[in-house]
Amino acid sequence: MSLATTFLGVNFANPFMNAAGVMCQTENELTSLAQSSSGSLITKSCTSAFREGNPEPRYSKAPLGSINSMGLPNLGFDFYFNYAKNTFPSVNVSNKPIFFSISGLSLEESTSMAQSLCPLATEGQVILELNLSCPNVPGKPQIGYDMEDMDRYLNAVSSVYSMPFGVKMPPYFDFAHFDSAAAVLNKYDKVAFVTCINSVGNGLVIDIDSEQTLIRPKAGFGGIGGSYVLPTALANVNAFYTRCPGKKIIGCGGVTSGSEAFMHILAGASLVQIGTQLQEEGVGVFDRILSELRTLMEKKGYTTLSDFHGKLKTL
Ligand SMILES: C=Cc1c(C(=O)O)[nH]c(=O)[nH]c1=O
Repeated sequence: MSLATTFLGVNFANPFMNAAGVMCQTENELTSLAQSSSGSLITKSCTSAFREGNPEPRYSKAPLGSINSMGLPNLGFDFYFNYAKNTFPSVNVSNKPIFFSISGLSLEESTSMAQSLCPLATEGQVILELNLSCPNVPGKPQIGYDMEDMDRYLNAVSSVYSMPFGVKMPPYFDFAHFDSAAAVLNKYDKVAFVTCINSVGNGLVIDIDSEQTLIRPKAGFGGIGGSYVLPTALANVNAFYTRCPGKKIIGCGGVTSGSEAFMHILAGASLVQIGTQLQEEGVGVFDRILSELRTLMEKKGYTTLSDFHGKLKTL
């Protein structure tokens, strides 16, 4: 039995990693992930400069998951670049790969960061995940919901970034949108993977006792994660798996146990990101879900991920 996999020509001990934004903002958090049982990790989406983010409380656990309106708080591009280049190699005891997430507030900012990151990628030290789906920066719509904007971003980044990279997508809810988003992604051979999904934007969770919202920013509106989003995450994984045959899919959304991880892989995910459950349980979640997935595979007679990857059956 092996959970090892190869992704973009890189070896992974297992398919699990954190979702960008979860437990990956500071050096301590990143090193805790580096030394966890995850197969890889990803940095908090960054902007060129340090960002404070939205006022607290901006994250809350909810009955079936979580809500967040963090507002893209991060330590700035240079911090994560230096961490990936200098610090990470010294703490990366299991030689796991690291992904680097960027989320500029403009096309120019994202393009500039991608250009600056490129040398680290050509040295094989990072894999870029371009975030086109942050739902929580006031006044900034999710780029992934504007197909022409997304095309412009991918064209600009592809023109300065010489390595394969991936895109963090918002959830879509309509076949016409799956088709149009996939058509844009398929224009770019350098887009080697698609991560589905980011949080389901602008949900509202209410506390019935206090009759209040759970978070402060945006009158309580925030990105929804956790079990609430599993069916939508699986649908987006499978929709882009079938529409982008030349690209890999990373699944994200609603993974709380080995069962949901199995579903994501069956739907077409090559790697699986864990967000809300990691936030709530800590890095021990990787040990638990690895064990649960092994048990499930054993019960079904599978010995490798490729035995069931992408093999979802329809009726
Ligand atoms: C990068 C900002 C994001 C944020 C955030 O920093 O508010 N929250 C999410 O659920 N997804 C994001 O992509």
